[in-house]
Amino acid sequence: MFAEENGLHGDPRIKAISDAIRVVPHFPKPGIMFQDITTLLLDQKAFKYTVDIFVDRYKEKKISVVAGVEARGFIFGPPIALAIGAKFVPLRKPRKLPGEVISEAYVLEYGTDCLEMHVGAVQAGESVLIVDDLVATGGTLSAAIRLLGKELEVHCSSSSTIILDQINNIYIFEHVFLERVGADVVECACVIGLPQVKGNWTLNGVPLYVLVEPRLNDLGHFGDGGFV
Ligand SMILES: O=P(O)(O)OC[C@H]1O[C@H](OP(=O)(O)OP(=O)(O)O)[C@H](O)[C@@H]1O
Ligand SMILES: Nc1ncnc2[nH]cnc12
Repeated sequence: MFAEENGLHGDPRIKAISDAIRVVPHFPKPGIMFQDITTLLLDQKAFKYTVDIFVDRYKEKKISVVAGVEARGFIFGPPIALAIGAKFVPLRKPRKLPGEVISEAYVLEYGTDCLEMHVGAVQAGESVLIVDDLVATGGTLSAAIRLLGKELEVHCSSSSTIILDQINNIYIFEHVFLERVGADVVECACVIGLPQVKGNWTLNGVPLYVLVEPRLNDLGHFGDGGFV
């Protein structure tokens, strides 16, 4: 949900945050109204308000992991993690992490991308908050949730789990993680969210908390192409 609809209605910090985000039309391609948070980072008050709102929301929730999505989740995630007493775990684009990784692919407007995290960085059962700057289609956050969350079990009996792979091989396991961490993903937190995410405030069953809507251009709309 939007912060304004959840206890922060009329809070001047929300307007300050929104005002500090710069809109760059037609970046990185024609029709995209790019929401540039680098100007928010230049505004010490607005940056602090952003972190403070998230910290107030999550400090009593017993969250032990803040997972930040590359690249801009690396900016907002660490100060939140430090303030709420959680560890910070980077979810990186492919081939950036030096250790053993687990991966999750996701679909972009054109082609696919992938998020990776180090094996062992998060344990099954830990409570995780996922942080990014912006949610557009939700594809990136959904991949992060799949990576960290609990596995999808195809069929369970009392003592085992049966998995069918894509070519119908059958595997029977006592415990299955399917390269999923098995953590409890408590919420996804984003600074900016599309208006159309209103009314659909969960991704893969995980609640989504957003501070501000995207800023409009001078003509009062999001541009022809909207968002990437
Ligand atoms: O909701 P979605 O449609 O998945 O889009 C949101 C994602 O897009 C942006 O990252 P981008 O993919 O541009 O990567 P970058 O931050 O590494 O440039 C943004 O920071 C989110 O991570
Ligand atoms: N319009 C936008 N501005 C900034 N980052 C984005 N990621 C996806 N769409 C975006």
